[in-house]
Amino acid sequence: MNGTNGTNGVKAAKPVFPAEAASREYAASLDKSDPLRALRDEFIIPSKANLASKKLAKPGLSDKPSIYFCGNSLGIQPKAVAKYMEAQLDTWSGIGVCGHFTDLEDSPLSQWQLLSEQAAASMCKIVGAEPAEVAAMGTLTMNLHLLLASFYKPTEQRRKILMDWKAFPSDHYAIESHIAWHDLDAKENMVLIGPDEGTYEIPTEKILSYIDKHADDAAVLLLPGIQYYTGQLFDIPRITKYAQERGLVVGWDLAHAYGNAELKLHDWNVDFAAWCTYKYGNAGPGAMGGIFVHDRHGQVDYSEGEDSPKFRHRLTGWYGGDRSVRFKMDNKFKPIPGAGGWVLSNPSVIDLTTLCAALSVFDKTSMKELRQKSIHLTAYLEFLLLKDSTDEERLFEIITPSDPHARGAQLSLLLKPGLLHKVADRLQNAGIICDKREPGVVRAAPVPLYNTYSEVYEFVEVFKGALAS
Ligand SMILES: Cc1ncc(COP(=O)(O)O)c(C=O)c1O
Ligand SMILES: Nc1ccccc1C(=O)C[C@H](N)C(=O)O
Repeated sequence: MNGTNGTNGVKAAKPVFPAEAASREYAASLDKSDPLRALRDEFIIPSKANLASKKLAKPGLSDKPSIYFCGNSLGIQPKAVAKYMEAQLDTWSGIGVCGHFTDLEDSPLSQWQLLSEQAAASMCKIVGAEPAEVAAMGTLTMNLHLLLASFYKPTEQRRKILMDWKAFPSDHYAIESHIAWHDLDAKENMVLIGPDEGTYEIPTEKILSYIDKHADDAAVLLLPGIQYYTGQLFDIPRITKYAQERGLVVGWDLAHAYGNAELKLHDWNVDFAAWCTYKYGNAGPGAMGGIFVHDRHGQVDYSEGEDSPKFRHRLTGWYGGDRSVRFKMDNKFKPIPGAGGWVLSNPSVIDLTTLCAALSVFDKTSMKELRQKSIHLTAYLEFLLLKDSTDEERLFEIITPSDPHARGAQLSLLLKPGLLHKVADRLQNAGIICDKREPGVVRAAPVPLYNTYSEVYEFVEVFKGALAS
């Protein structure tokens, strides 16, 4: 089940902190007893000096690290990236084209032909899928288009796409243009599901009521696992099941959920999903994305003969073709069974290298452990933000759900009008990196892989100081 401790389906209780938790010493004690604290050393934390210098430089050992709470936009660089890149550059310079089919004994990377499988083998653990249900490929928006090409098949009766009211613009454009691609009216066929007036959280019941309302005319439900602006984590299994029972195909954009929330895409029977890997996944700006296609959609049926495979329609390219026949050059497409059958091109090995490096850090832990820390870390942030003041007194509102099972790492702080720039400047001057969204939202995302309780404490001190000044 979504939002559970992942073992027996029971939701863990929301962490509660004693009054004395609001001190630097207490934060430091939480860091000391954090079982995942060693993982921070897997990353290069941008330093305050580098941020100020505007020159190319590596953070020095004595530099003061910044407080990086922006992993919901771009994750920081794992140290493994340099090592993996060096190995890849040496492979390319050392053996050229032979890198396609040669496994080098001392490289952490497989031959290029198998590198996307290496990435998928780690990525599938993050999203809760079978290895074959996941493919490393392309980028998020591109992948959404490719998946919609397979899964959005409007008919006379069912042609609408249900989506969220404040979808990330790229998702909005993708859906809008996809509907238009079928010569359908986009406005008429995009059904936007939003929160009630004056609120930010979309109740699951409300989503279900939209599904009921459009049970006869909707083809697809495509929602974000975590909404980028409010940070709301949706009840993926419940919504998926409910919509599928009413005949909809269900896809999820997991940009903000990948590497952040615990996911079980296979067990939840999700039809398809796509994500980027540069946020909580730390694979680098614009890094290669990932797709999930449920096992039941990725099968290839050879019952009518080897030369007449039957498979779900998709837009095809040669790297979606099975490796056993890929180089036969006979123009008879036989898809790789599973998500790999949606791949188009020879993938960028450099992109796959940073992705595999980033995944090597995830391989040292598990989403269950990360999520356990994340729930606690974000609850600590919330506790410090809210203590000592009432809703009326505060100059900000947390618009992210307070239920830890309905959010990931991020808290979105909506400031009273006119405060955003002052607060953003103060945070920046203090070497705190987090994201601002007009008209007045600061998004702070303490990431369990590399952020600390002490950083959360420091952030709240500066944030409250900025509001008080
Ligand atoms: C929900 C969501 N969709 C789409 C995108 C854009 O993805 P890309 O530029 O990788 O296609 C982002 C982030 O940039 C996002 O958060
Ligand atoms: N790709 C980017 C390029 C530049 C600036 C931000 C992004 C983001 O990814 C934003 C992210 N989707 C977000 O929710 O903040």
